[in-house]
Amino acid sequence: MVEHRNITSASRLSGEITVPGDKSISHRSIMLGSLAEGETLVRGFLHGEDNHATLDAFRAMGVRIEERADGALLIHGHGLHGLTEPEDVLDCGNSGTTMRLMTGLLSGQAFFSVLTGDQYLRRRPMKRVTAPLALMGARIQGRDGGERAPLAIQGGSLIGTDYHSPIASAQVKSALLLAGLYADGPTTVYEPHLSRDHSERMLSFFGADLRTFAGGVTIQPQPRLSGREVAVPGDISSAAFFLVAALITPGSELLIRNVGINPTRSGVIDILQAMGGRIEPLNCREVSGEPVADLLVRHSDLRGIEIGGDLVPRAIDEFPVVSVAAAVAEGVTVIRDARELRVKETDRIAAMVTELGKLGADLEAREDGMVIHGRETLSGGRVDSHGDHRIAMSMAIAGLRAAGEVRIDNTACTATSFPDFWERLEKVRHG
Ligand SMILES: O=C(O)C1=C[C@@H](OP(=O)(O)O)[C@@H](O)[C@H](O)C1
Ligand SMILES: C=C(OP(=O)(O)O)C(=O)O
Repeated sequence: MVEHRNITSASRLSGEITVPGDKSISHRSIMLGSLAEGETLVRGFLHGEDNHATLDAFRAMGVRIEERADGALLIHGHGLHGLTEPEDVLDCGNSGTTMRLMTGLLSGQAFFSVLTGDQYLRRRPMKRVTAPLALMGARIQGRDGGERAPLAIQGGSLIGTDYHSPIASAQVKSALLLAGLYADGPTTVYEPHLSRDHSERMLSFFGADLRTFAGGVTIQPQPRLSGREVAVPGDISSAAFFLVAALITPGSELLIRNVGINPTRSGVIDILQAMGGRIEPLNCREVSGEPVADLLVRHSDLRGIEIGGDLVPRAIDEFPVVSVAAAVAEGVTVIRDARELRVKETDRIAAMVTELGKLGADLEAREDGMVIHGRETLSGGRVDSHGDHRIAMSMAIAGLRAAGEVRIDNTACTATSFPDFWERLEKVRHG
């Protein structure tokens, strides 16, 4: 496994590129495909480590999932009540989505299961799901009173509930919706800002009785879900690295094909356009209930802006690379309302302030965000990913604008969401 990478500045990026399938949609396709009746074919599935953790968990619960030569998955659904008790602990690896969504799903199964994860995931907060699930009658135990994994779940009957989530989190919302499939009455989740709605879209696509309204979503208990064909679009969170790379590298023009532009995910486009970025969505279409486009991006003179409010959940995973754009933009960028960044794979506010600071960027941490003073160029240096895929890839993009070589340590983590990131970057960069 490659543990470090060296990046030198690029003279420009050009050509066409695709990015791997959407991680969030890939997770959900395995979950719903396994719970559906009949077959589900998943095209464009992301073969990253996080999604493989979900895949392995469902195989361990008896679901037959075939991988075709083209990477597509054929899932032989077991129905809502067809999973079997896993003999061993289910390892969610680095994936918060796997652990939190599965905690909801397993709460409704008539068996016992244990979820664990890697050193980073075992540090992340879980009460945000275990507490509301307990209100539904779930029996879950974990370290620190249910706050940290491993989590032990004795599944059983659940009560429908109305839950007002204090945070805009698709993982919290989705955990409750999946539990709600098994409840004795409707389950409603309210959230302060709309988080990504892939669960709502895919549950409806598989035939669930679900109603969304301003501020929330209600799901009814289900007799059955039906297998479907799912085409997973390219992940906008992966495309974001190439958007910023082209925007900050003079002379660049890049076409990124087949990117999911679901409005609950496209905050990064809005942010970068507000900074003066020239990004044009072309050929907009809908695939398997999700909006998709090709993104044409050209080098632009970026300027600092203020970012907060409901834009934050719409770009939550893109702040590390947005901070790179801000570090070389003209003027000041202020990111607020983004406290959630502190409880991702690592504390992404602290990590970006430390690592970009090593390259001479001028940024300071705030409790709920960052203040970034842009400057013309960055310097070379040695930086670390903190074991976080998005930090590793963001620092690679920063390296494209550095005056000297940037060595990034601890880069194997990019396999979490973007296994061939380095090869795809090489393909479109020049100089
Ligand atoms: O539901 C999902 O697929 C995800 C939701 C987000 O997390 P939160 O729900 O914690 O905001 C996001 O950061 C994560 O990468 C994927
Ligand atoms: C936060 C992320 O994922 P997860 O919560 O699933 O680990 C991410 O991919 O940036």
